[in-house]
Amino acid sequence: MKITVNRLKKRFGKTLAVDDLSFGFETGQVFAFVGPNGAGKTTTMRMMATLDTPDGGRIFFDGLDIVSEPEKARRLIGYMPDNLPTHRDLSVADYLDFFARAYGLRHRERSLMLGQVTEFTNLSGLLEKPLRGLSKGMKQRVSLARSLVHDPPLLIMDEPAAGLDPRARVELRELIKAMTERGKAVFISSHILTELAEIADGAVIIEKGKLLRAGTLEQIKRGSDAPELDADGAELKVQHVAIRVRDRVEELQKALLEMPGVRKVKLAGRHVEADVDGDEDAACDLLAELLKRDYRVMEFKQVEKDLEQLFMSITRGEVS
Ligand SMILES: Nc1ncnc2c1ncn2[C@@H]1O[C@H](COP(=O)(O)OP(=O)(O)OP(=O)(O)O)[C@@H](O)[C@H]1O
Repeated sequence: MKITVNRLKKRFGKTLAVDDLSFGFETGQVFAFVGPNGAGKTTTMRMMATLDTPDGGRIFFDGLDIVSEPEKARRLIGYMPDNLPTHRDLSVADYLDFFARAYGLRHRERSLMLGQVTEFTNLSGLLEKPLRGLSKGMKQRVSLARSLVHDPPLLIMDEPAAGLDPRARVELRELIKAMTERGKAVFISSHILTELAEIADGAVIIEKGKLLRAGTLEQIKRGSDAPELDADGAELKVQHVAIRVRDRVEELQKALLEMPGVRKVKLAGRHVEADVDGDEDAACDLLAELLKRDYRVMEFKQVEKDLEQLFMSITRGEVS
């Protein structure tokens, strides 16, 4: 299934919360939805989940216009809001059963689905617990289970990692991976971008309701690194490398700065990073030169911009 958002708009009084937003992705993909606070992420997700009506634009799941046919669309959407279940005295089992009934699942089908979903979200041992007795991470899993009971092809998750401890975050990441392996599309908003970079196939980056970038990570990276051209107008190739030496770090930085074709030398943690003009052979030649000069090299690697760095430079307006 293809999810297509086309020129979406939403206004609250004078605030244009979502301003002409267009992007797309499909089942089998995880797309990260990133932007600073108040950028319009929740508003967009609520419209994609048919909980709010757009003031303009359209949203399609394949050929289905979800604004004009919200009932049909709801079968295809699992929505995990940013707040957690609060029905204090309900047990996990009753809570999930309630939603499975609401989706019209009957008897055997319902118990089969609930069994699968609770096993997938690792809740089988918690079914009799009341919701009020659960930790944040457990509630998060209940919320995920709830959004999966009708087996939707699209899962929309609003800041699911917020407030989770590192272990629960790793578990969440595993669950998201498992969902795409089962052929679902996952659209997930977060501020914790570094973690998403590992599992995301693509991203939609917005600010003040407007689209800054959308596409696969490759497309976004390519789009932000406008190629430099040489004197003949040919594209100049550049390798980004990180080097860790056992000693003589300062000396290395100076030496790099003096080498032709080596630029943007900087210390980043324990690594010296630099841009080397040329193709991968140029990076190999640099390593050979360092060894010739008796640097004790512990690590020499190509680095790629990750989503976090990219997001920071795009939202800071460094990349137009
Ligand atoms: N129901 C509402 N009534 C009035 N203004 C609203 C409403 N919902 C959102 N807004 C405004 O719309 C803008 C976008 O808000 P939204 O919650 O979509 O952002 P967000 O990207 O999800 O932010 P956060 O990361 O802080 O959750 C904000 O300026 C917000 O104040």
